[in-house]
Amino acid sequence: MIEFQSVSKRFPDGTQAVDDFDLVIPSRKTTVLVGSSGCGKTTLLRMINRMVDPTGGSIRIDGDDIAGLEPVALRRRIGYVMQNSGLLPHRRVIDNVATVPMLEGVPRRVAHARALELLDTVGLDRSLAERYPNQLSGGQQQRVGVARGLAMDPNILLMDEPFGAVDPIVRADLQQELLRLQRELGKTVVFVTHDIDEAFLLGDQVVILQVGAHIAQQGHPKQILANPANDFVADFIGAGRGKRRLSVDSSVPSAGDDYLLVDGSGYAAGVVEAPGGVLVGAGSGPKSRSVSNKTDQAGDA
Ligand SMILES: Nc1ncnc2c1ncn2[C@@H]1O[C@H](COP(=O)(O)OP(=O)(O)OP(=O)(O)O)[C@@H](O)[C@H]1O
Repeated sequence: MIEFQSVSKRFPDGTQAVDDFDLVIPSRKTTVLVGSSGCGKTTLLRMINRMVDPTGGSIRIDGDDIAGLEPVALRRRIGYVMQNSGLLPHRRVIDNVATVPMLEGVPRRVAHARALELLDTVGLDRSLAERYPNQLSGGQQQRVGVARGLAMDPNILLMDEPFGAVDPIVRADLQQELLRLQRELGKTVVFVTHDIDEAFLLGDQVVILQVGAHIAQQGHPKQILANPANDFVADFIGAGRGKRRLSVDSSVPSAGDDYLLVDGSGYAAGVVEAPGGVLVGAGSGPKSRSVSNKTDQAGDA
C-alpha cells in the first residue's frame, strides 16, 4: 500500500505542482491518475520513487516513510515505465531489459535468461532480443519498456503515459496486454494518463485531478460514471464521447441494479440502473447484451 499524507510539492521557481494531497493506493490493484496537462500527475508519480522529493507531508510504502530510504535503492525495487520507452539506444533489447538486474549483481547469464522470459511475458518474440531499439516499432519498444520495468520483479510498477505515443490500434493492444499482465502478476500499478477512457479501462481506482493535484473525484470507474461528483467531473468524463455501440458487461460485478456499459473496444462508457428499462435486444454474446440508446446513457452517466 502506498499512502500520500498531506503531500505538497513547490518547485524552486514557486510553482505549486501538488497542494496538500492525500491518497491511499491499494496493493495489487491498478490506480490511475488522470487529469489535464500540468495538473501534477507526473510529479505525484515521481515522488513515489523519490525522483522528486515533496516539500511537505509524507509518503509511506507499506508503512515505511520513504524519506528515510535511500533513493537509488528505492528506485531499483520500483519499476518505472515512461512514454517513449526510455530505452538505451546503443544497447540491444536483451541488454536493456537485463541492465538493472546486472547492476544489482545478478550474473549475466541469469539476467539474460530472465530477460528472455520477460519478453515472453510482455508478448514479444524472443528473436527480437538481439535488435536495437530503433529496429523495433513504437508498440514493441513500449513492450520492452514494460519488460524492463518488471526486470527486478518489483511489487510496484509506475507507468507515466506509457502508451501515449503509439497509434490507437497499437495502444488498444497494449492496454489489453496490461490488463492480462495485471491479472497474472497482480502488481501495485500506478498509471498516469490524460485519457479518461484509458483510465476507466485500466483502473480499479481512478483519481481525477485538477490543477495542484486537487482530487476532483476518486473511486471505481463505475462509481464515477454513475455519480460524477461535480460539473468538472461530468464535463471531463463526457468529453469526446461520441456515438458508440454499447453493451452490458456482466463480467463486472454489479452493485444493486447497476450495470456497467462498455463499448466495442471494452471501454467503460456508462452505467444503467434498471436492466428492464433501457436494455433491449438479444445478447451479442454470453457476457453482453446490446443497448439501444448509444449516446444518451454515456452522456448522462
Ligand atoms: N522542475 C520543475 N520546475 C518547475 N515547475 C515544474 C517542474 N516540473 C513540473 N513543474 C510544473 O508543475 C506542474 C505539474 O507538472 P507535472 O509534470 O506534474 O504535470 P502533469 O499533470 O504530469 O502534466 P503532463 O500531462 O503535461 O505531463 C506544472 O505546472 C509544471 O509546469
